[in-house]
Amino acid sequence: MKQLIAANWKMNGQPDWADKVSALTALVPDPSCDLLICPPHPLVGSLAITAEGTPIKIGGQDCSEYEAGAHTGETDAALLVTLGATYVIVGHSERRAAGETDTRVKAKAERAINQGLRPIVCVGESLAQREAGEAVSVVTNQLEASLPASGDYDIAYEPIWAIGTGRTATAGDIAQMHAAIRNAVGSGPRILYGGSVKPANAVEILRTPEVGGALVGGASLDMESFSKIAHAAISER
Ligand SMILES: O=C[C@H](O)COP(=O)(O)O
Repeated sequence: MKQLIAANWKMNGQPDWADKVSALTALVPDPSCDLLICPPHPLVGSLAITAEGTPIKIGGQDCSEYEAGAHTGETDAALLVTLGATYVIVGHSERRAAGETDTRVKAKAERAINQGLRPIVCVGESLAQREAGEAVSVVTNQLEASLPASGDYDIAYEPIWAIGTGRTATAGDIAQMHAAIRNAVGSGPRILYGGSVKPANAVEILRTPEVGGALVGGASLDMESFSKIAHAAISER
């Protein structure tokens, strides 16, 4: 499969950021990877319209585990599909920190698949867990409880201590964890790495064994920078 280079804009963006889709298309007209932008949900529709006819896919940053109904503030996976999304991030550590459990992450991933979205299921350990030598067991336990029972999905390994900190896991740390994840889940899902991925470290990270792509936060807000990460991708893994 191609590597997946995914932008998580988090809570950043304005209506005119749809122009960034055109800018990215101009910078990466013929990507060797799958390219995805996950904007704040109010921008999903306009970005999807701008991305029509381009290789760029649009995704949500979360979805509800429920069907449409009385769930104030939640986003229905079916609505994301209607707006043109094809992927959705679930279980990001910034949502797990707000109390999202593995059980909910699994239910969200299954609802997403049921509605035709490809979920990216996020897992990762804290610094305290890594320093206690628990990183692999924490992540494999999260996988066991969060992954959907069936269907196509991707995984993003994001060590919490590397998110937005400028501190990146070493290639050795990444290789060890991605091998453990592959061993736990078998062949199939791509295993993305996330956590301070930027143009300067993208080549090394994307060539690390079992790395199926990158989930990029800060460096995805600027298309020059994000395009350089896309250019570092490998076409087949
Ligand atoms: O979803 C993206 C990750 O949280 C990584 O964010 P970052 O690239 O700003 O460290």
